[in-house]
Amino acid sequence: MTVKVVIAGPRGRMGTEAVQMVANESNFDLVACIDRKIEDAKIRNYPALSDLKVPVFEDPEECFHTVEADVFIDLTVPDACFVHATMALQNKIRTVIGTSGLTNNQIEELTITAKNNQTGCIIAPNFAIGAVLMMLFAKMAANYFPDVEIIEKHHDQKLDAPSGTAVKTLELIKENRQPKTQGHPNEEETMQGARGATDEGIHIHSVRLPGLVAHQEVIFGGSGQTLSIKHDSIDRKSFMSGIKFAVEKVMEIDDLVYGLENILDN
Ligand SMILES: NC(=O)c1ccc[n+]([C@@H]2O[C@H](COP(=O)([O-])OP(=O)(O)OC[C@H]3O[C@@H](n4cnc5c(N)ncnc54)[C@H](O)[C@@H]3O)[C@@H](O)[C@H]2O)c1
Ligand SMILES: O=C(O)C1=N[C@H](C(=O)O)CCC1
Repeated sequence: MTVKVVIAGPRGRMGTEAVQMVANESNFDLVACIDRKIEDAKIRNYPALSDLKVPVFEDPEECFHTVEADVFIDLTVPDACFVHATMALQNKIRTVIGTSGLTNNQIEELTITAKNNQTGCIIAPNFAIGAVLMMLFAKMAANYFPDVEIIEKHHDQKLDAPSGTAVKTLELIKENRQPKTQGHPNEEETMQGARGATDEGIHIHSVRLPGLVAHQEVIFGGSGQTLSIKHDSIDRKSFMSGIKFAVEKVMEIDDLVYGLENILDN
């Protein structure tokens, strides 16, 4: 069976790679793209899109009504993604979300929309298999080490902080970690933000620099020892096998799954 795919954000760093990935897969067929306002002629000036033979829609509703599609992939920005994904699910088009920065409320609403429409949806904070394993190893380590800090590092064009990966890692760690106030009880920041963001006493630090792609280190501390679990994406190609996997998996489910770790084979 050929899976008919729509991609939102085809000119972006991730969208460009995703368009290529879909073009290279014999069982995937790109049938349309969604992009914010831009003339068709201009969009085709983008090298990765010059060979695109598919329509590019500004209006997601028009796209989902006009085009026959099986799977919608969103690689844009959170608010646009929420609108796109809601419309896709309401039109019973299975949805794969790579966009980070959705709020918990938005995720909950999408969960309800997916359920009401019995249409599969996968939200993956990180499509790189190594990053998913890093998160799972961190969850495992949290059984033994309640003291932990997360350092995530991304390119300086990233809009959201902390990263979706860091938020998901925090959630997984909290599932196993015994609540604990970390650090010295009298600890004081003499410069605001020095200790990063905090949730249940766990600190998250976000680094943004040119030259970086996507990196995270989870550091656990115990008596006389530390444990570092680290993952580096040095190329956006690292995300493509995960997107392919999610497109195939979303065809088999009829509700929302948040996190690739929930659908990986053990
Ligand atoms: N899940 C993962 O593994 C993973 C990996 C990398 C990036 N991301 C996330 O994917 C998203 C995109 O990242 P990127 O680096 O490609 O960003 P980018 O800025 O390069 O691309 C975003 C694209 O979205 C488009 N866009 C913005 N507003 C839009 C709208 N209203 N309608 C349609 N299109 C719109 C922009 O034109 C742009 O082309 C981010 O949220 C990022 O955090 C996720
Ligand atoms: O480049 C980005 O932006 C990335 N965002 C994701 C996140 O927020 O966790 C994952 C990797 C790349």
